[in-house]
Amino acid sequence: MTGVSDQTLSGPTNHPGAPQALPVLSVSNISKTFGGAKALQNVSFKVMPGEVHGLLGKNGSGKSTLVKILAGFHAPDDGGTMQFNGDAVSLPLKPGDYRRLGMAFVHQNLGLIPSLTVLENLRLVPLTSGKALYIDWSTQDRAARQALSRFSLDLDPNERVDRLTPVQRALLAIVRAFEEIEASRAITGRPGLVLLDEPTPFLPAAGVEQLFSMVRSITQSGSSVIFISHDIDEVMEITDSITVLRDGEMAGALTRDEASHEAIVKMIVGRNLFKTARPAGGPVERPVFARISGLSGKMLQKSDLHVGKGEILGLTGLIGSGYGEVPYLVFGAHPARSGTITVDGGAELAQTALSPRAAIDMGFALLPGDRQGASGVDSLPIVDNLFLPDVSRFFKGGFMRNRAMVREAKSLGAAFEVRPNDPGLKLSALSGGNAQKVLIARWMNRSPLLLLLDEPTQGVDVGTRQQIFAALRAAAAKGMSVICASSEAEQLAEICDRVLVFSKGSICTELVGDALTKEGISEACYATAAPASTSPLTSRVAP
Ligand SMILES: Nc1ncnc2c1ncn2[C@@H]1O[C@H](COP(=O)(O)OP(=O)(O)OP(=O)(O)O)[C@@H](O)[C@H]1O
Repeated sequence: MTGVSDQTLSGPTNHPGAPQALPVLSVSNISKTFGGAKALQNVSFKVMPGEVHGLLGKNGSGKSTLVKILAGFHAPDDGGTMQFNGDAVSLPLKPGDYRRLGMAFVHQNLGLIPSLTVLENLRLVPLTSGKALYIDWSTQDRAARQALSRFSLDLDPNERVDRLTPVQRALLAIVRAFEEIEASRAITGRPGLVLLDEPTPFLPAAGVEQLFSMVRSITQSGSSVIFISHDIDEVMEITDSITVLRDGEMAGALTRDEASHEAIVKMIVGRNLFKTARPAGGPVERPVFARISGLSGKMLQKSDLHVGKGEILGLTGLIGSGYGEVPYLVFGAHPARSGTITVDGGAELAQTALSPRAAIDMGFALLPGDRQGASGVDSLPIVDNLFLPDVSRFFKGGFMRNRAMVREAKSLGAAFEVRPNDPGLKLSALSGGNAQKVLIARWMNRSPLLLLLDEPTQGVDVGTRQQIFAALRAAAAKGMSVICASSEAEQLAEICDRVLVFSKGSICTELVGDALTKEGISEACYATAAPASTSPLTSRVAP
């Protein structure tokens, strides 16, 4: 065992003449088999003190499996070794061992208890593991306030977590993880490690900045962070070094200096990735498919918008600007306060009376952003998840044609590159990104007339994104209209014919043609143009 005195805590790299730093975490030859399938094969990497280490890879490449091994949730196959701050750790880890070592996790589902308060969630470990006969709430309250203010997080400790915004929840989960490793560091005097498993997909740009400043403050104290993300720009901004997995094996490692966008993508995908460019030039005039007037919801003020036949319309803005409500209001999944919709020149219908059933009958489909809560059923097989909305078409002569269902599921899985492509597997056995592919395939397969999307490629890797974009474009070319709400400017710039930018509940800018760039969209989101009250569109930016 090596003591803390050997360690350099000032930064991620060793300087000439400085004592050789010990890795905080070092794993060698970690493998994991599920049934007959190898999810991980001889994975080895090190995380140095004060380092942000990116763990990247396509959907299903084994990142979460590795995280779950480090959390003691999965036992690895025999043969792997692990050291933490130079000490050999015997595998498998027992549940809770990670805490003793000085590790903390923020999983994709955040692991907060919604019915408890900010304080109770933040102080959960000390509250449940302490030996005191009673809880001194004023001490706990002080500790919670200190933790929140350390990270400049303006939250009321007594607020229930289910009343927080998704951003506040994510930041709270991260503060809790940082507090846990700090508590352990106070005892051991050695650096800790926080593992962030895709914490950013639902964070707006300002939330990501806040998260990154939290990450920097933890690495400045000498502890380390493993950062898992599919966002290459974020990875390049925050990480000091990167390990890339491909199909469960080591695809390679990069230092910050070596990590260009192209080098990372090539290592993840295994080849150069060519984006299919949006047709250049000005806006294309299309017949209107759906005209929506005076639509309002919780945050959305009365707004008018339309989508053309075969058009991909993007909606974006800062968090709370109201754009994210639109797909749900149009589909009737959230109650509209006002509004009408006219489809294909037909009769005007009240949005306030539209139910999801009626919307489906009109040829609408909605892919919600909350993959775990509202989109798929984790406990059902992939085949059932694929055909839930239209299972009746497999019912013939009093029998369910299971074989036909599985056959179609298999070919859909192949088309959307679902891995593993086994329709009998439960949705929960798929990696996050592969589960999202199943849900996109479900709706695309029904050839809807209007596809409503909320953050469609959340958690989806760079290679698969291109496939989804190509599938959306192909369907749009055949006449499907798409409304896509997303906080990802790059994604919108790549697929949309037109983007509406929302501010304070109203549409403030419309971007078309060559003005539709990642930078143009981001700028428009941050522009403080005051929205007009009756005529919502205040500017149209075209080439
Ligand atoms: N409990 C399980 N049972 C069977 N197979 C599993 C289980 N958990 C994961 N797998 C499989 O292991 C492989 C790796 O999955 P993992 O979730 O680690 O991928 P990932 O890199 O985290 O992907 P994503 O970016 O989509 O989250 C996948 O093929 C997945 O289907």
